[in-house]
This record gives sequence, C-alpha cells and structure tokens, in this order.
Amino acid sequence: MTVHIIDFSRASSNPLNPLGLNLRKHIWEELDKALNNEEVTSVLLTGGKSGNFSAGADIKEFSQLDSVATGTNVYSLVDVVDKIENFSKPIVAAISGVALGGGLEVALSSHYRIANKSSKFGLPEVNVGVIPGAGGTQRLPRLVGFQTALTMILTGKPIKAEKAKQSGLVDHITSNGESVLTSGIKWAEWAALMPLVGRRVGSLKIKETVEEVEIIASVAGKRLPPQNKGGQGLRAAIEATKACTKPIKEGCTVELNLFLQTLAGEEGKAKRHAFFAVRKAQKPLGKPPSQHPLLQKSVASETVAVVGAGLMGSGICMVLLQAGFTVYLVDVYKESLDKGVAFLRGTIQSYVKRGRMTEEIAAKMLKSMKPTQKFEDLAACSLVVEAVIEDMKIKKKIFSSLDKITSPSCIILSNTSTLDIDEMASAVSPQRQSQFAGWHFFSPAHIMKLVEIVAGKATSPATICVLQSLTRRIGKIGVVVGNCDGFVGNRMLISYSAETALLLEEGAGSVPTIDKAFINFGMAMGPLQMGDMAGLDIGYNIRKQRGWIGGGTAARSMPKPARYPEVADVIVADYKRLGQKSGKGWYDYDKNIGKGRKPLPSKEVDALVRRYVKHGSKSLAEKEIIERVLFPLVNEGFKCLEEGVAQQPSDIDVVYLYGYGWPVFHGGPMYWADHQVGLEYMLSRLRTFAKQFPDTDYYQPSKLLETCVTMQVTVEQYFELGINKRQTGGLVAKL
Ligand SMILES: C/C=C/C(=O)SCCNC(=O)CCNC(=O)[C@H](O)C(C)(C)COP(=O)(O)OP(=O)(O)OC[C@H]1O[C@@H](n2cnc3c(N)ncnc32)[C@H](O)[C@@H]1OP(=O)(O)O
Repeated sequence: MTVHIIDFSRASSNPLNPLGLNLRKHIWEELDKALNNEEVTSVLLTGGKSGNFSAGADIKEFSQLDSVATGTNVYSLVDVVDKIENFSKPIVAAISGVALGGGLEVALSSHYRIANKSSKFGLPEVNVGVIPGAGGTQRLPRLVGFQTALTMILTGKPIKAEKAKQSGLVDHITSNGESVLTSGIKWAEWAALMPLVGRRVGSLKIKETVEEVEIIASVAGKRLPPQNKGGQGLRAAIEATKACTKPIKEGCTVELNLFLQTLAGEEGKAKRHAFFAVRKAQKPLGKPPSQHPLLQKSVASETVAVVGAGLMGSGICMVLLQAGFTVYLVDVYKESLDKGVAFLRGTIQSYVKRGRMTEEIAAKMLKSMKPTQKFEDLAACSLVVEAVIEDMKIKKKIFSSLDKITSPSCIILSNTSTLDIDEMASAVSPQRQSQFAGWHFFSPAHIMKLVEIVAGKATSPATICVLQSLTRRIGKIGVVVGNCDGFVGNRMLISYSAETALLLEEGAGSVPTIDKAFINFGMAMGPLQMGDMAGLDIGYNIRKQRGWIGGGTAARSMPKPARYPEVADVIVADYKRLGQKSGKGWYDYDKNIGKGRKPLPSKEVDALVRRYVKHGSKSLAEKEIIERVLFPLVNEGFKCLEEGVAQQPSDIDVVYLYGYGWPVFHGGPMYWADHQVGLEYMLSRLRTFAKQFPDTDYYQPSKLLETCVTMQVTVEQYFELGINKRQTGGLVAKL
C-alpha cells in the first residue's frame, strides 16, 4: 500500500503556498504520476515544510484574467479542483496552518480533511475583491450548511480547527502531539480500503430546502452595502452561494461567471490594491538588529513605558500589554493616573466578558501593568512613548528627564500628532537622537490599526527598522513617514476640515447635507461629524498655537490663511460647542439617543451658519463638494511625495484606509485619483479652483501632479518605473 505525497512547498517559494501556475502544474503532474503508478493506493496533499496548506489562489496573477479559474487555461484552479474530486484513488488533505480561499477549495474537493489544532479555514475572497471561484460557494454549504457557509463567505473570517470539526468541515484533528502529516498518512492508508462513494463533496446535497436558502440569503442581503458602495462582491457572493441548490456542475458555472465579473470589477481592483499596499508599506526598510530586546520571542520580562495616562496614553498602554510587555504607565497627576488605570481595567474586563480574551491573559496583563507617578521607575525601560498634551515645552521637559533616567540604549518616542519631531529630539543628548522618533497612533489607540512611524532628521535607519518590526508585532500597521507639520495623514487633512467649514459659510449646504456627500462617497461619517468625535477644541487649539486666533504670543506662529473659516472658531469660543464630549458640536447629541453618539441636526448651528452665508448663495451638488474637499487632500498627498515625506503613493493610501476610514472600494486617495478620477481631470479642476480661490494654497497644483499629467503616467507608475530618482531632500533620500 503506497501513499503518494504531494508536497506543495516543493513548487512554491512562498511559505503560504499561493496556488500560482507552478504549484497548480505541480499538483496536476503529481496526480498523473499517482494515477499511473499501480502501487499507489491513495494520495496525500500537504503544505510540507512551510507549515501552511495554502493561502489560496495567487492574487498576483489576478491581473491576467484567465489564469486562475477559467477553463481556457491548462492547470486552471477549477480544473485542478475537478481533477482532485473526481480522482479514482482517495485523496486526503493534511492541513496545517492556513487553508484559505483556493487553498480551502482544494481541501474541499479532497475526499478527507485532517487538521491540527491551530489550523485555520476560510474563504476570505471578498477581502480581495472577488468571490470563491473554484467551487468554494458550492462545496462549503454542502458540508457545513448554508447559513454557516454564507457567514464564512460574506465575512471572510477564518474559523479555527475546533469549529471546523464541529461544523463537519474537518474529519479529524490530530492529538497527542501527532503531526498532521503522520496522521494524514494513516488516514490515507485507511482510506485506500474504503469506498469513495459519499466522499465527493460535490455529489452531496445541501441540508436546507430551496425556500430556506432563499430566506437566509434574503436576510443576509438586507445587511449589505449598496452595489456601488462596496456591495458588489458581497452581492455576487450571495448569488453564487445560493446556486448550491443546483447540481454541482451548474452551480460551479454560476459561481465562475460571478467570480470573473468581480475579478474584472473596479471594486475588486481597489481592494487588491489595498491588500498589496499594506504589505508594501510594512516591508522592512532594512534588517533590524536581531538581538534587539524589543524583538525577542518572549517580551514578558521586557519593560517599556507610556508617559501620560490620558485616552491616547492608556490606549497605547493597552496595546503594549496585549503584546506581552511589562508596561509602566506614568502620570504625575494621581487623578489622571487613576482614570487611566480604571480605563485599562474596564477595557480588559470587557474583552474577557465578550470572549475576546481569556481570564488568564487578562490576569497576566493586569499584573504586567505598573502605574506610577515617578519617572525614576523607568530606568530599566527599553522603550518609552510620550503621550501627554500637545505642548512642546512640557514634552521637551519630559524628554530631557527621560534622557537622564533611562539607559543609553532606550528608544524614546513621541505620540504627537502635529509637533516637530526634530525640535523634540533637541531635548535629548546628541547620542540619543538617533533613537528618537515619532510613533503616531490614531484614536482610540487600542482599536485603530494605523501608526505613523515618523523619522526625524537624526533618527537612525536601525531605529526605524526596530519600530517597523515592533509595530507589526503589536498588531498595528506601521507606515514610515517624514517629519513635517501633521506628518502625512493630518497634513493632508487640512482641506478636509477647513474647506468643509468654508463650504458651510459659502452656503454650499447645511451641516447634514455636507456630511451626506461624504457618506454617499463611502466614508463611515462626514468631516463635520468626525470633527465632533475628535473634539472641535483640538483644531481650535492648534489654530491658536499658530497665532490664527486672538494673535498675541503664539507658540508656533504661522501666517493666517486669507480664506479662513471663522465659524469653526466661533462655534468653540462663543458657543462652547466642543463636539460629542460636550453634548454639542456641529450636531446636537442626546445622552438618551444612541448612547449620546448619534448626531442630531442642530437649530443653533443652523442659525450660526446662516450668519455667515451671503444672500443669494447657491447650494453645491455632492460631486462639487467632494471635489472641493478631496482634490486638495490628494494634491497635498502629491506634495508629500514631492518632498519625500511619504515614500510611495500606496503608503498614503494605507494611511487613509487604516487611519481615516477611507472606503476600501476607492482604494485610498492616491489610487482613487490615479484610477477612478484620472489625474488630468483632477489637475484641471484644481486649476479652476486655484483661479476661483487664488489665495488658498491647497488648491495650487503640485509640481509632481503636473509632471505626471504631462508624462501621461499615473503617480503609481511614476514611482514604480523609478522615474523619481529618489533625489528628494526628505525621508526617501535618507533611507
Ligand atoms: C479562485 C480562488 C480565489 C482565491 O483564492 S483569492 C485568495 C484568497 N486568499 C486570501 O485572500 C488570503 C490572502 N492572504 C492573507 O490574508 C495573509 O497573507 C495571511 C492571513 C494568509 C497571512 O498573513 P501574514 O502571515 O501576515 O503574511 P502576509 O504578509 O500577509 O503574506 C506574506 C507574503 O505572502 C503574500 N501572499 C499572501 N497570500 C497571498 C496570495 N493568496 N497570493 C499571493 N500572495 C500572497 C503576501 O503578499 C506577502 O508577500 P510579500 O512578502 O511579497 O509582501
């Protein structure tokens, strides 16, 4: 009795074994060998030494439309899966690590599925803008039922082995330390003696009736976003899965057609851009020192600290505790410290209550949390993050103390969102400056994925590399950016808040109608509601520091823009409307409605805005509102690239996708401009706006944008083709 082993890792250089042409051809040829060898009685599919079965079809191949799933190509995934299911000798899939997308489809077409405890199973195709295309929507419901299958397909969330076993997806989970390979071989030997009848999933019937399927599908469909707002893939997924009531061949044809539709659609392209952009942004810019204490396997004995126990500081503390560090939370004010600790305890408890954390981990985290009012306690820390109020004087004083107290190898970081990293670095000794950088989390820090890693003039490449690894380790997405006012994200946001307030004064629309334009664009909320959430006093204080309010001795004097939305100052100074936290901002909030977070139109704000609107002003169409606000935002992105503050356009997309809720079906602002708007059109509109508002800097087109239009390339091509010679004076040149 011989088991023929097909080891995926032999035909893949990626440990995730994406099913590219090479691997598909390998499987195909090995199956032929197994068929033609009379001694072979069964086949075992394994991910091999990589530790993963397969992460699915090779997404990089998706630009060649016919390579993945159409029958026009030899070794297409559809053909491979059919060949497996209809194979005359039993095939066992021995699954370790991930079996996702096409990887799971291969497993589903096998006759037996063996897994180990840590294996994960999922159909995450919707996350990369397609639907399962090799029978996933047809075979999964036949095994686990329509409801479970549809949930897995629509959420894209993988399930663990235990759940997979319960639902019928997996036949056996290894135990007593037996490897999945050893167990799989035993199963394959046993399977050789058993009839194959009933083991071909495609020949099974689903448990639900057609009517039940219709009801479940219709309920799920009601919760989806509209077709043109990220709902295309999800709707296609429901349609395809519903076809599982048909015979397998018919159902697979329905699925394949819908797969190809989503593959060619703009939504899918934008989502795949986002998938690769995130990975590109996180690519290490160099090799971090392997022995660095922050990057060791176990960090429980490693102490780090967060200075400032406010909302940001406590959020960062939570993230570091979750990563396993021992964390000092420092605040000189007892009351703030207690508040921070209470927040952390509450959050940890709520995670346990919701099943997001075990009691054991929670207890460990609470033990590792070290609240203190004394800076002296931080002597042994290998990293300290400052997260106090945005006041340069206070921050510099803290850095100067930390410089003296901590060891010379300690990395010192600021979570500032706007202040100058180089000026802060000047507060530490010259030897330390290479280990000083910005680590800009977004609020709430324990939830938002994005962190801007801000390289100052003196920050060393080694420090940046350590921060890149560390940021990934704590489960965040780190984007390396240069030091400038607002870094990349907030710098580009200037037009977002200023221009929306100016549009109000211009009479372009009311608070809700302006916000609605952005919601219809796909944002989770409009800029005015976002301002309310962040707190209107934050922008107000920044404008004050710049000397734009009240004059006098501003901390960071800057010329006041000629077009300036007074209404944004008056709403804070005279009306004390600070946003959600004060129960009123651009909107009213009622603590009895939507937990005090639901924005309600405000008569007082309407009256205030009317004071500024000139007689005879005209409301603007949504398209014009979007262009007036978002074109300058993208224009600023071009300026960031021009100056080398952002390294590549896709980094900016990542910042906006993960820090500002940019809709993924628009791919990110730079992708949107390149592929959905067109740079030529955007430039012409910016030129029109610049003529209309000659004193507004953000409408002045960037040189890089003009160059791209002249050269007729997208900004993505401009960077990918290496047209930029990396001669810019900023971060890019340095790295
Ligand atoms: C008809 C069939 C359709 C389909 O099957 S569509 C594809 C369905 N599958 C997926 O959507 C899974 C996509 N992959 C992932 O979600 C993640 O990866 C994992 C959760 C599997 C692992 O995450 P982590 O351990 O953080 O690794 P990493 O940095 O995401 O990936 C390592 C490298 O592997 C590449 N990669 C991952 N999956 C695929 C794939 N399916 N096709 C092509 N490449 C893939 C990445 O890009 C990256 O590459 P670099 O190192 O060059 O950045």
